[in-house]
Amino acid sequence: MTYEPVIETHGLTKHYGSVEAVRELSLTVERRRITGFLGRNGAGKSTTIKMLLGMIRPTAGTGRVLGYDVADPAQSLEIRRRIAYVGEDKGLYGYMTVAELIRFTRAFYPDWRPEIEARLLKDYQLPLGRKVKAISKGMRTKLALLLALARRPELVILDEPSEGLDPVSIEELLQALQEVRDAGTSVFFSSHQLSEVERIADRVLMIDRGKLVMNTLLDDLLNNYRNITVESAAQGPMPTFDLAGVERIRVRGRQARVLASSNVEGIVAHARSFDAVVQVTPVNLRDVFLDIVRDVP
Ligand SMILES: Nc1ncnc2c1ncn2[C@@H]1O[C@H](COP(=O)(O)OP(=O)(O)OP(=O)(O)O)[C@@H](O)[C@H]1O
Repeated sequence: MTYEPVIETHGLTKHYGSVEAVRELSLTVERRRITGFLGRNGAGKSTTIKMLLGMIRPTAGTGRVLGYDVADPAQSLEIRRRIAYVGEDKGLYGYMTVAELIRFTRAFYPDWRPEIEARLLKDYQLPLGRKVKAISKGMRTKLALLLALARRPELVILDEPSEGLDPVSIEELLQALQEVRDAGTSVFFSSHQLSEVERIADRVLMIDRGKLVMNTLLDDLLNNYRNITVESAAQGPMPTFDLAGVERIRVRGRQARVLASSNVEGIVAHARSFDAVVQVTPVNLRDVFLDIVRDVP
């Protein structure tokens, strides 16, 4: 199976006046995988997605989605035609009923998957006869998801898709995303919910204050990342950790906490050569996220 990228950016940057919303973002999103785009409120997730869709122009850098240039108006039109997008503004035709809107949308897409439509209609219990403008926010999100997933897009981009959904609906959403991935759709979704990213993502991209701070396969993170706590000997110097595999160090007094992505044995051996007491513990996505984005020394 090939994993050539469906999204590729190099140095993608967006300034709003003096606000650096996205800073030199270079990333790839692989085909047929679920990529979670994680970051705190205001980290730059929506701005990145809007640039990928050609809704706003980058200040600098380049981006390609399905091979099309995001900064070229004609090509970005092709991006929007070929991918499915579920964003903050659901952009639905409010004057139609739910059933009319599904029928209307279905007509545009020869690859429409009636089985997904039927499944999600049943799961989401959408009120077919109600006008779209009269249904709840959560229902509108579900309807937008149904319309996006049933048309079998090559790539679906979702900006915080679980926003406004109840826990049961979130569960159904996560299952639906896994199903479309298994059927060949590439999924790129932003979220600040660690648990949902941890549940379904193959790869995790983490953005903080506009910068990409982590890009790893989730399995790789769980299997290879470790927290290494180093308690330096009372008389001895605190070791320095200019070593391969060190992602982050926090030093407090005589204790250092090292987040390592690889080379754990090398880092431990280095710390022990300073007579330090060393403890190695596994990490989960929450630990890493908090470690990377929290403003503590
Ligand atoms: N149109 C705009 N004009 C000025 N500043 C903006 C604009 N849009 C976003 N920003 C700023 O850019 C930064 C990134 O915002 P963005 O909406 O991309 O973050 P986000 O990660 O999607 O956040 P959230 O999870 O809260 O939706 C924030 O500081 C935000 O205030």
